[in-house]
Amino acid sequence: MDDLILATKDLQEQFTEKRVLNNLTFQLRRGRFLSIVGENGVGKTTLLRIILGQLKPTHGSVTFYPNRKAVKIGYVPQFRNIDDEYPLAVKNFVALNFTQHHWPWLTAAERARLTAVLQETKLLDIKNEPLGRTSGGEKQRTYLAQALVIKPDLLILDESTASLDPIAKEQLLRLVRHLNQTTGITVISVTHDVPLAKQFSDDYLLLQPDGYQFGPIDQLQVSEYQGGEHHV
Ligand SMILES: Nc1ncnc2c1ncn2[C@@H]1O[C@H](COP(=O)(O)OP(=O)(O)OP(=O)(O)O)[C@@H](O)[C@H]1O
Repeated sequence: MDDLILATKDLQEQFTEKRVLNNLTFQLRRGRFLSIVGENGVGKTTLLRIILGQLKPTHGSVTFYPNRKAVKIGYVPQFRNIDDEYPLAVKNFVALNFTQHHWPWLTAAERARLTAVLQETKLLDIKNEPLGRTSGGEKQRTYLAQALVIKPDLLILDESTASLDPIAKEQLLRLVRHLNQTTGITVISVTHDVPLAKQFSDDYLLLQPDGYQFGPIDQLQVSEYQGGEHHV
C-alpha cells in the first residue's frame, strides 16, 4: 500500500432520478496522472465530489493513504464566474488560496511560494493584470496556479481544457504533465478529449452507464469511448 494515494471501493451514488458509479473500485498510485473519461452525465463530477468529501456516497468508500488529513488536495472546478470586469489581479487571485486570514499582507514564505508558482505556470509577465482581462488560456493557468499554491499532493482538474482552443488545451496539459513528472504531484483530470488524455496520462478510468474500465492509458481504445462533447 506504500505508494497508493487513494483507493475507492464499491462506490455508488443514488440520486432521486438516477444511479451513477457502478460499484466503482480502483486504486491510484502516487505520482500517477489519471484521466477520467466518459459520456455526459455518467458521473465524472459526482466522483470528484465524493473524492473531495463534498458528497457522501450512497454506497462504498474512498480511502486516502496514509490518511485523508495527510493528503492535501488542489482543485480546479469546472465552472468559474469570472467576467470581463473582474478586477482582482492574477497574483492576488492566486494568493486567495493561502489559508492565512490577513491577506493581502502575505508572509515572506507565502510571497516566495507565490512567485515560484507564478513562474511555474508562466504567469509572471501578467501577474498584475486584472484577471477579467486575460485570455481563456491565461485564466485556466491562473486557476491552476491557485490550486497549486498550497503545494497539494493531489491535483484535481474538472474539464479544465473544455473552453480552450486546441493549442491552449495542449499547452495546459503539457504544463500539468511537466509538473506531475518533475514534482511527483498526483493528477486526476476529467476530460472529454481522449487523444490528449492518451498523450499525457498514465492511467485511465472510463465511466460507462453500466460499468467502468480502469487501466494503463495505452489500453484505452478510442472506439470504446462513446459520447461527450467530442465524438472520436
Ligand atoms: N445533486 C444531484 N441531484 C440529482 N441528480 C444529480 C445531482 N448531481 C448530479 N446528478 C445527476 O447525476 C448524473 C451524473 O452527473 P455528473 O455531473 O457527475 O456527470 P458528468 O459525467 O460529470 O457529466 P458532464 O460530462 O456532462 O459534466 C447526471 O444525470 C446528473 O443530472
